[in-house]
Amino acid sequence: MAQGLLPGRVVAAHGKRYQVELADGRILGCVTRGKKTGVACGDRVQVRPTGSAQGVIESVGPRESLLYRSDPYRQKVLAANVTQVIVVVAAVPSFYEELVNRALVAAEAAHLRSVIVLNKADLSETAQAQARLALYHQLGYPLVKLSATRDVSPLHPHLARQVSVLVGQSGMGKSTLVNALVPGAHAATREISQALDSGRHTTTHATLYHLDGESDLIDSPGLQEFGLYHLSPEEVAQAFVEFRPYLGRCRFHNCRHLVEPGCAILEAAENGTLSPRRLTAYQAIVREHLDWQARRYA
Ligand SMILES: Nc1nc2c(ncn2[C@@H]2O[C@H](COP(=O)(O)OP(=O)(O)OP(=O)(O)O)[C@@H](O)[C@H]2O)c(=O)[nH]1
Ligand SMILES: [Zn+2]
Repeated sequence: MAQGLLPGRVVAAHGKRYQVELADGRILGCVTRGKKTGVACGDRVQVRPTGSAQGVIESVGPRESLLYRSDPYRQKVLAANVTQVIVVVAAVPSFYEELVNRALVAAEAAHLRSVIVLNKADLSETAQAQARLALYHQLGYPLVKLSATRDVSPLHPHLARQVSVLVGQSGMGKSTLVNALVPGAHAATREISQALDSGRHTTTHATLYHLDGESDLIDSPGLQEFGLYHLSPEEVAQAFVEFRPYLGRCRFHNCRHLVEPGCAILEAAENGTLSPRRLTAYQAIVREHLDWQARRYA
């Protein structure tokens, strides 16, 4: 290690300001060296202290995983070095299935496990939501039904020895869930916001909480969109787990499974082996990517 540098972990990321936890538990408020961006919550970093509670992130260590989303202009790192994505949904307000699919795709593309949490199980509308989610359960994604306001213990076995990142649409009860899993989380978040935001509005922030010595939880802000512009059609197809057995079996080797004749995926959807809802979700993501590329290179 270079002289004067300390290893740490990014436990909060607010725009270009970070909190880094050192090995002894101390937390330093940090900025990055120069214009370096793209440091994410969960990153392992080298910090040069510049004061008793401040430092500069000099370098970012190798990442075991990186979860992205993107808009047409740039990629946004949601979290680094996580092992799983927890997608939080609820029956009320009604959740966007598209967002669930997109979160699952982002997780698969980053080689992460996924768990779907159906929150607000105390509401009578839950049965309907559960029926919508049965498809994902059949695909192999664990589905955990719970009520964050009553009992979060059904989620505990899934969190053990994992670094989990919570994603979800606003209003699904993500904050309530975090607070039930990590008592005092809200207060801590407020403090971090005050320390890091200094009154400015920031759009990207995430906070890492320790659940125990070997399990962590990263909370990310509620999403309304989950852009996947950064994934190629091939990557998207791979991320639909049930498509995998059919890939490479289409008439055209570069088939995008949109309208092509002799497409093994389209055939499987037609004869009911693949879910048409998943095919539609796949096609929407790929069309968005192709439109975006066409505009970029127009
Ligand atoms: N009935 C019921 N309501 C819940 C439950 N969990 C959360 N809520 C309510 O759902 C609403 C939204 O909860 P939040 O925790 O603020 O939602 P959020 O997903 O964090 O929303 P953002 O902060 O916008 O990301 C609040 O009114 C909560 O009280 C639950 O298990 N059952
Ligand atoms: Zn095809």
